[in-house]
Amino acid sequence: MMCPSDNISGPSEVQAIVLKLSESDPLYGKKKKILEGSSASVELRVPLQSSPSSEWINTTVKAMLQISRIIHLDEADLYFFEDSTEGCYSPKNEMEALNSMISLIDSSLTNSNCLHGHVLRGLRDAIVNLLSEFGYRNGMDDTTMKSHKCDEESYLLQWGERIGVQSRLQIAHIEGFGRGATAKEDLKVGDIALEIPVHAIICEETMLESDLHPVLQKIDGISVETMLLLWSMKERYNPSSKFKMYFETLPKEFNTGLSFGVNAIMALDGTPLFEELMQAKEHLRTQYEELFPALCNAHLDKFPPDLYTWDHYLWACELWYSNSMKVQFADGKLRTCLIPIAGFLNHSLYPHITRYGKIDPVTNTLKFPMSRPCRAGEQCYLSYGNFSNSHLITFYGFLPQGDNPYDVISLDIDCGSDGGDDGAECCNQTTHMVRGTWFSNDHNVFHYGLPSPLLDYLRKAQDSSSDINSPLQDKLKIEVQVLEDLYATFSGMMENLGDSDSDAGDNVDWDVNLVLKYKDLQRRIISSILSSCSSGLKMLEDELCRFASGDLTSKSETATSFLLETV
Ligand SMILES: C[S@@+](CC[C@H](N)C(=O)[O-])C[C@H]1O[C@@H](n2cnc3c(N)ncnc32)[C@H](O)[C@@H]1O
Repeated sequence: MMCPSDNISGPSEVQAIVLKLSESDPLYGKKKKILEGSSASVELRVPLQSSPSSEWINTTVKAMLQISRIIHLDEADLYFFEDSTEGCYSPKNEMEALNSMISLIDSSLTNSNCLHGHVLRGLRDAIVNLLSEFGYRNGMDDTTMKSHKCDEESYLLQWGERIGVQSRLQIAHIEGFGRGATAKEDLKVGDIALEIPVHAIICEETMLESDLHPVLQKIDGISVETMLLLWSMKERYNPSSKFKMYFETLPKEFNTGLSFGVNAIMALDGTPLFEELMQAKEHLRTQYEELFPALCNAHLDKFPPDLYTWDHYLWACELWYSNSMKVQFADGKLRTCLIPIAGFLNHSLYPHITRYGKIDPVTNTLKFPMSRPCRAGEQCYLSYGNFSNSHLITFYGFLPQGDNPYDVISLDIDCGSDGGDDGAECCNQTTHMVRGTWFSNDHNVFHYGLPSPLLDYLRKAQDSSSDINSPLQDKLKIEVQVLEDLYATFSGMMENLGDSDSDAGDNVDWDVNLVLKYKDLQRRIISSILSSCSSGLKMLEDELCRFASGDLTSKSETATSFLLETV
């Protein structure tokens, strides 16, 4: 929670700004511990000076950012907490931390009695600079990207504008992305790139007007999402649909993992994506067979069999998976929606738009504000969420540019029984995971670039009686066992992946090409874990040799014993 401070002197005069970790945050305990560990506290109060120096502005922003980052850590950030680079935990966390600081300052600036407007504006400018640098430093902006305007999509934009859509974006074909949205003009932090009135959004209410609804609502246990999916299968071909323009601009084929052919599926054997895809397809097939041909037989006029084939069903599934957004409406209800025009926004690990998804009750519109600047002509990106590569392939059909910090490999570890009984956080954790160890800066003994919750869990599983007072030599031996086990697990995974086929090049189909790239990325992650385990084992071996040769006692001041004090 972040809030302008209570009034101190005037009736509503802002004299300080306060950043505070909310006690209602479900991760309060863990975050408080981190803040206290870094000599910060759960509350930062910044008294506003009348004539601040630029040094004060910079130091203040730095201090605010430090607590704001911790306030906005999510479960995944906390799991990989040691991996921060220059204090930054993840792109999402950094953008949220900086943007919430701007919101806090903006709400103070709107205070009519604000005597320190110039100070707040100085702080705001410094934060905006950090946001700009963050985007450009990560090199995700692409003025040079080949793009050209597309007519059909421009008509959709014109249709949107006629019904109240306001857009500072235009639609273009962009190499490697299909269509995408580019900025018409320079867009600043806080600018609204796109504003869509509620009546231009496809949601549950749109379907209520359809003649399918009376039949659909009588189907036992059917979800609103399935009803919408079945509605869109027919509406796509309805010549008098209110959303005709929208349906006409949709791809004829989506090319997500759900449409992978046999060769791609075969090439996936032995990967986590194989399991994910098989389960997803099986689930959809079962769902389809529960509905068809029964619905067509019972209501031939409303469900024509040529529109309700398996292929059309799969197309609609891919449409909803890859293009829908969850939106919170003014009544507080979360609805799954298709949003014309906004559906052209592609995903990035360093998005421009992160804070969307809530209808503004005053304007009754859905706004897409900029969380970082975008120059005219550049592609403007959204964040679809913190997804692994296998999820992005299955439901969206692409791999993101850049290193995906959310591309984790989940580990099937039974956390139920022998994790110890001391209530340690590692043992409360129900899922464990790893990601590329290049994300970590700490490859020393007891860390190895691997996540601490996983290591702690494995240590306990090796020897639940080990504690902080165990002799160092015993601890090192447990470390060896942990790393050897991890090495064996990941060697097996590497073997399952087989040798790289990246030489296959451009001569393969789109789906096989995607699979080959995915497998190379998996190999890269696993190889980094194997290297980290190997170098960890080498360090441990050296330390244990020194013990054996009498160079080291459990009391000696070595790097390892120092590290031990700090873990
Ligand atoms: C919501 S649509 C975005 C518009 C889409 N590019 C189009 O031409 O209709 C989502 C789809 O865009 C593509 N896409 C989104 N982000 C991408 C990215 N970073 N790289 C490549 N393709 C992307 C994928 O095909 C995905 O299923």
